[in-house]
Amino acid sequence: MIKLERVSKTFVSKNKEVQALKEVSLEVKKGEIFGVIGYSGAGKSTLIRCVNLLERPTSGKVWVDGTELTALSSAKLRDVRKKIGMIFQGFNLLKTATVYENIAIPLKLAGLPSSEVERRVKEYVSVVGLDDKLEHYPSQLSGGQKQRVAIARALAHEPEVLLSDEATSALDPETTDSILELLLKINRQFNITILLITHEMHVIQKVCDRVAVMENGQVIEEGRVFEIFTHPQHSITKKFVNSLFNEEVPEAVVDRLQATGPIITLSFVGESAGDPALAEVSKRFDVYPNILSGQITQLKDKPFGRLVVHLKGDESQTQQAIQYLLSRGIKVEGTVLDAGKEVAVNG
Ligand SMILES: Nc1ncnc2c1ncn2[C@@H]1O[C@H](COP(=O)(O)OP(=O)(O)OP(=O)(O)O)[C@@H](O)[C@H]1O
Repeated sequence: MIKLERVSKTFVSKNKEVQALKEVSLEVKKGEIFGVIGYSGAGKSTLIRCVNLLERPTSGKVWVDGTELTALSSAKLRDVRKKIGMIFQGFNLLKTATVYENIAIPLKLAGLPSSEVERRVKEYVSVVGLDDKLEHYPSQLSGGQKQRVAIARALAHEPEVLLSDEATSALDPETTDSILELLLKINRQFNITILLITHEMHVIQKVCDRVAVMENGQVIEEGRVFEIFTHPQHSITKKFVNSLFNEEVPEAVVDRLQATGPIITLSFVGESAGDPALAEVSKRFDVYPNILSGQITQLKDKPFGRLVVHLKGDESQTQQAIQYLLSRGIKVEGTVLDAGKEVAVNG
């Protein structure tokens, strides 16, 4: 549905060159919610703006719905862009226009007859749950409601693709969740492909099927969300995943426990995978697992859990227990044995 092939973008300002994108290739499938995450300056905005050619790549090709946008004339590009809706962090609403007008004006400009304009405004304002706000002005709406208007405005063009440029970054956590729920609903109801950029792992966790991690103008890691959560490879990806978990164990406790066995972190997908495996460990080996911290969080379609566990037992028994956990498909990391000796166990 969306395909970027070796897309590069170089900005030149004050005789200085900035390579914002370096040969980025990506494919987003029809009906998928695909997230791009990265820290500030990684190139996310440039990337998403290259998809509808708000920013023209310096080199490389961009396809949307089978059409190569980078090969089109301006007139044809205008046509294809109708298939691509976009929402922004700052909502970009007309302040002096009502909710109705904000959605209707671009439809009128696109040449739709007024009966169709009215039908679409009413339909999509209802999809975003703002039927009672048609005559309100943006200043009379909350941030979340403004973003709902922007979403209705984008949907009213009945696009194939929705691009979301940090759409929830200006919102509080609760409102963020309600907007993410709305994106999920839209994706399911209309089978719209969504490409979003964000710097928050929570957004990826809640709605995305696949994710690409960007750093320095490049995609450094890419995969299905649960794969990335359970097996992050790059240090930045690990940092993003860790940002969702608060599992610090006080140093004094670590010091005391390490004398009697390793402290390990288990990652697993599926609600029940962690606890039963630990129960098995205590049955099969001369090892006593003690959970120091634990959290189960919901990925888009499956639960994902992390447990920090102390395995009390001698080295041979705890190593066998770790091998057993690995064999059950659980990722085991960060073991520290007595005397602070690091043991690599990569699941
Ligand atoms: N119009 C421009 N002119 C010059 N440099 C630019 C321009 N737009 C972006 N850049 C530079 O390109 C790099 C990538 O910027 P970009 O905005 O794409 O990153 P980002 O990941 O979206 O960051 P943020 O989350 O802070 O917006 C940065 O170094 C930025 O300064």
